[in-house]
Amino acid sequence: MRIAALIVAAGRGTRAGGEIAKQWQKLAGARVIDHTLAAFSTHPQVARIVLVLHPDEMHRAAAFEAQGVIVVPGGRERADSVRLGLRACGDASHVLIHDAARPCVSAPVIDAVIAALKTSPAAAPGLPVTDALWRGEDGQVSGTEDRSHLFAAQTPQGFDLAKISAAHAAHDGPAADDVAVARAAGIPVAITPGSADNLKITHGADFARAARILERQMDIRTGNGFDVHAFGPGDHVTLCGVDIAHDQGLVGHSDADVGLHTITDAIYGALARGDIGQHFPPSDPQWKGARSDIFLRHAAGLVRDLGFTLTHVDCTLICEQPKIGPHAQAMREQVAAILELDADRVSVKATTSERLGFTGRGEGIACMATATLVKP
Ligand SMILES: Nc1ccn([C@@H]2O[C@H](COP(=O)(O)OP(=O)(O)OP(=O)(O)O)[C@@H](O)[C@H]2O)c(=O)n1
Ligand SMILES: C[C@](O)(CO)[C@H](O)COP(=O)(O)O
Repeated sequence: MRIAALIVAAGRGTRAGGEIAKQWQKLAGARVIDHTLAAFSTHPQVARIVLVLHPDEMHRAAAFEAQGVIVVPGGRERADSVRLGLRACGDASHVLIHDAARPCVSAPVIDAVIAALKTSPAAAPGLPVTDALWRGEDGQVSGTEDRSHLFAAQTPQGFDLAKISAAHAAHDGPAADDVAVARAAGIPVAITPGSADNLKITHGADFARAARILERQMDIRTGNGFDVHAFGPGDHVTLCGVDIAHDQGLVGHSDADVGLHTITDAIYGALARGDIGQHFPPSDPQWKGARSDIFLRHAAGLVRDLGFTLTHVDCTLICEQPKIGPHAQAMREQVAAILELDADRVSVKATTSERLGFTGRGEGIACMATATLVKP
C-alpha cells in the first residue's frame, strides 16, 4: 500500500470569521494548517502529501513545497478541490482525504482508516450519534428520530485512489463528502472509529476547544543549561554571539562564548540528547577557536529533526563585568537569528552575584539558560 494524504485547505472559512481564513489562524502555538499537516507528515505510513490551497493563497505554496509537500490550487466547492488534488497523488495506491480544518486528528484515527483499507476499497471515521434526535417545526418538537444507525462523518476518508478518482470524475452535482461520492459510484465504505477530539473547526468558538485538545496532546519540554568560563588574557569577550571589548578574555577551547554554550546545553537537555561536550569534545582539535554558533545551530537542527519546535529561550549571564545591559538587545537578536526564532521568544538578561563567589571576585562568567520545546 502506498498512501497519499490529500489535505483540502482551499475554503474561505466564512462561518469561523476572523481576518484570515480559519486554516491560517493561530492555534496552540502554530497555524491550524501546520497542526493538520504535522499529523500526516509524522505518520510513518504516509508517503506523499498533497495540499490544496485557494488560488489566491498560492503565494504561500513555496514554504510547504520546501518541506516536500505538493501544492495545487483548489476549486469553487470542496468536491472541486478534492478532484484537483486527486490528480496530484501520483503513483499512490490509496488516498486519505482530510479537511485542513480538522487539526486535532490523532494517529489512532488515521491508523484505523488505513487498517480498514486493507480489506475495503473505502473507509472513513464515524462517531455514533449519542444525543437523542428530534424533528422540529415552528420551535416545537414534532417527533423523535431513530439514532441507532446514525454517525457523525469525519475525515480522513480513505480510498483506493483509482476508484475514488473515477468516482469523482463521474460525479455530477453536490456531495456532502467523499464518502457520498464513493457511494454514488457503488463503492462500499467501511466505518472506522472516529473521535470526539477530531472536531472540524467550523465556528469561532471551535478554536478554544481545539486548542485545549492540542495542548493536551502536545509533548512540551523544558531543558536547563549551566556553564562557566574563567577570565584570562585578552581584549574582548564573546557573549551570546556578540563581541564586547573588555580588559580580559574568556578561556576556552572554542571562542568560550559561555552564553551560547549554555543555551546549546539547555536545548540538548530538553531533547535528552546529552550535552555539548559529547557532541563537540574539547579534545577534538577541529573545535579549537571555533565560533560557538556552530554548536547552537547543531542543537537547533536536532530540534527540527526530532519533530520539535523551539518556542522560547531564557538566558541569564552572571558577572560583575562587563556590563551586559547595553548589549542585551544585540545578543537577543543574534541568538534569535541563529535559532531562526522571533526575537520576542528570546530573553537575555544578567545579574551580578553581589561580589560573592568566583563571579563576584571577577574570576569568570557563569550562565544559566532554559529552553522550551513543543512537539504537536
Ligand atoms: N472550495 C473549497 C471549500 C472547502 N475546502 C476545504 O474543505 C474543508 C471543510 O470545509 P468547511 O469546513 O466547510 O470549510 P470552509 O468552506 O472554508 O468553511 P465555510 O463554509 O465556513 O466558508 C476545509 O478544510 C476547507 O478548507 C476546500 O478545500 N475547497
Ligand atoms: C467532509 C466533512 O468534514 C465530513 O464531516 C464535512 O462534510 C465538510 O464540511 P462542511 O461543513 O460540510 O462543508
